[in-house]
Amino acid sequence: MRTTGPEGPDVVVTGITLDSRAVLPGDLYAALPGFNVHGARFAADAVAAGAVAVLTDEAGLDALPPTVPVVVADEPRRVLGAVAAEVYGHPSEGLTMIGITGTNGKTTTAYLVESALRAHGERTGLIGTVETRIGDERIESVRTTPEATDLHALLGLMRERDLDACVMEVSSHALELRRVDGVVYDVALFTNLSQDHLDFHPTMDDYFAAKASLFTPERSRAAVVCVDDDWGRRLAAQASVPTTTLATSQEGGRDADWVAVESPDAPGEGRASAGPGAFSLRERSTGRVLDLVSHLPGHFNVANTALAALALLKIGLTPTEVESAMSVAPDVPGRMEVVSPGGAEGPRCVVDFAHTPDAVDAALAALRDSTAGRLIAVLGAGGDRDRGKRPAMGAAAARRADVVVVTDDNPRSEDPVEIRASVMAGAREAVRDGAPGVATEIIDGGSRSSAIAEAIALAVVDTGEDRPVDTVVVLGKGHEKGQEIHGVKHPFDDRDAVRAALAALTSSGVNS
Ligand SMILES: CC(=O)N[C@H]1[C@@H](OP(=O)(O)OP(=O)(O)OC[C@H]2O[C@@H](n3ccc(=O)[nH]c3=O)[C@H](O)[C@@H]2O)O[C@H](CO)[C@@H](O)[C@@H]1O[C@H](C)C(=O)N[C@@H](C)C(=O)N[C@H](CCC(=O)O)C(=O)O
Ligand SMILES: Nc1ncnc2c1ncn2[C@@H]1O[C@H](COP(=O)(O)OP(=O)(O)OP(=O)(O)O)[C@@H](O)[C@H]1O
Ligand SMILES: N[C@H](CCC[C@H](N)C(=O)O)C(=O)O
Ligand SMILES: [Mg+2]
Repeated sequence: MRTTGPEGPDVVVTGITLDSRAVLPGDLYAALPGFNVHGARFAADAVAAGAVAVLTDEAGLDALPPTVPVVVADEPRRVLGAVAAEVYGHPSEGLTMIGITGTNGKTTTAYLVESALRAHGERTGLIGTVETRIGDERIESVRTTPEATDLHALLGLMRERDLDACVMEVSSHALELRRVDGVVYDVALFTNLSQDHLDFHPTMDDYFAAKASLFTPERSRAAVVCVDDDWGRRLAAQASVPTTTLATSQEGGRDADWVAVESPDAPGEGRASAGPGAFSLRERSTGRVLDLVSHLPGHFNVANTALAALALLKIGLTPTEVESAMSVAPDVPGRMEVVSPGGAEGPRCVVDFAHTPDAVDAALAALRDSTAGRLIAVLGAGGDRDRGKRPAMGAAAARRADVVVVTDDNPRSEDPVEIRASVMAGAREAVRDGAPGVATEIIDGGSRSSAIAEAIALAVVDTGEDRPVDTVVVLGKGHEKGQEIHGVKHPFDDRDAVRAALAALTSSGVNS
């Protein structure tokens, strides 16, 4: 690293950003080499907006205005976290930091930990896919894990407002792009790993390596790893920080430090899927047991809840405090959210954020056993993201649901018809190859609102007063408030679309 630029007195840097459009007077502008463009191209704009210094690499130097001091680094992203932490006074050191990674379950587990910490009387912050919360202030999120510049600024605000702890999701993009540099988590959690993001990580091994980097002394002091899948077992074997393992299945449970066991009087997945359920979390070496409740449906939420409980133990709560703090039901937007409970007036309608093959499987398995009638799934897949997961998501849906209505998710810059075709191809192949019970009806539902309306109409038509109630589950967008089509974000909320479809049917008298 070296500095260059005009001679003169030292400048005082009061903030830092990597986006010229967000520069405030006194900021250092980090002009990063991007995947699309070099940030140095915007350095003049940044300086015009009040940036007092620039951080860049050798390649960026030529495009810089000659008026401000420049710090040159071979790979600016490698130093950005440390610089941002310094600019904002190392705020993470004054907070209990809990970081959560894994393919599915980060958001859910983050809400579970945060809700329990609040119930325990702590002042908390939360950073993740849905929102950033600083105490009671809520800011809608742009991405799951902010860039280091924004992250340290947010943590600075949390310190200023005297919060005790910050619970945050740490995406694989964030680890690969060094967005969480400058933070050492008091405890890092691993939920699971399955296919996603292979547009960004070349292979599953690379994806795993990005996640695994959280479990090193550079990034965390202690870890809790769910070892239900092979990746978790591999991670536990290689993690270089003190690691506690958790299993919720027989297979993983043999050697795990803690095992979550659902109540024997409840019929397995069916019990979990029906709603809140008690389970016990048992430490193998001592036999001590925590009695907990999973407030959210699905066997996978037992794993999320157990992971949250172990995080709380790790940061010093007693078992009794953990049991009490976790007895309060959290509010997790768009994850297995029941929009309409179902009954004589229509189907049960659920909105969930499953957008990977594994999550589609887990969510539908959870709803399967608690559905007396048919399980009707509405799903699509996002554009400009991992293409390989699209047919696999279709196949996962066809294996669990009775009817699959394929629709658009966020097509982004891609052709929605092609994305739907890919999801449908996977679903149809699963039907062709499948065992009895694999969905026989695969429908191209077209646009999202018409697909949701069609699924609900299908269910209502089949649900007479003496017929078992169907479940319609709308997957993939959960809490999202917009749908991105050809680069334009249109207001859209699955929960509103479900309510509108139900209301339209009621007013047209179809279901009376
Ligand atoms: C793959 C990825 O993560 N890319 C991130 C990366 O973009 P990039 O390198 O392509 O940026 P670029 O467009 O080439 O621009 C280069 C630089 O010029 C700057 N710039 C650009 C234009 C301008 O007018 N002024 C300006 O200063 C940009 O801020 C950037 O620093 O740096 C950008 C600046 O911070 C990020 O916005 C961008 O995230 C993109 C938008 C994104 O969609 N990321 C997703 C995939 C993501 O991060 N997802 C994860 C995981 C989600 C999950 O599973 O939960 C997440 O944590 O959200
Ligand atoms: N432990 C789990 N195992 C498998 N599937 C899960 C698990 N937890 C949640 N899911 C499923 O994955 C979906 C996404 O969950 P959640 O939002 O908590 O994960 P995430 O890791 O934050 O995802 P993202 O990276 O997209 O933000 C849920 O809606 C549910 O269908
Ligand atoms: N954080 C995830 C969100 C995906 C949500 C889904 N609705 C989609 O657009 O693919 C991602 O960026 O891959
Ligand atoms: Mg998330």
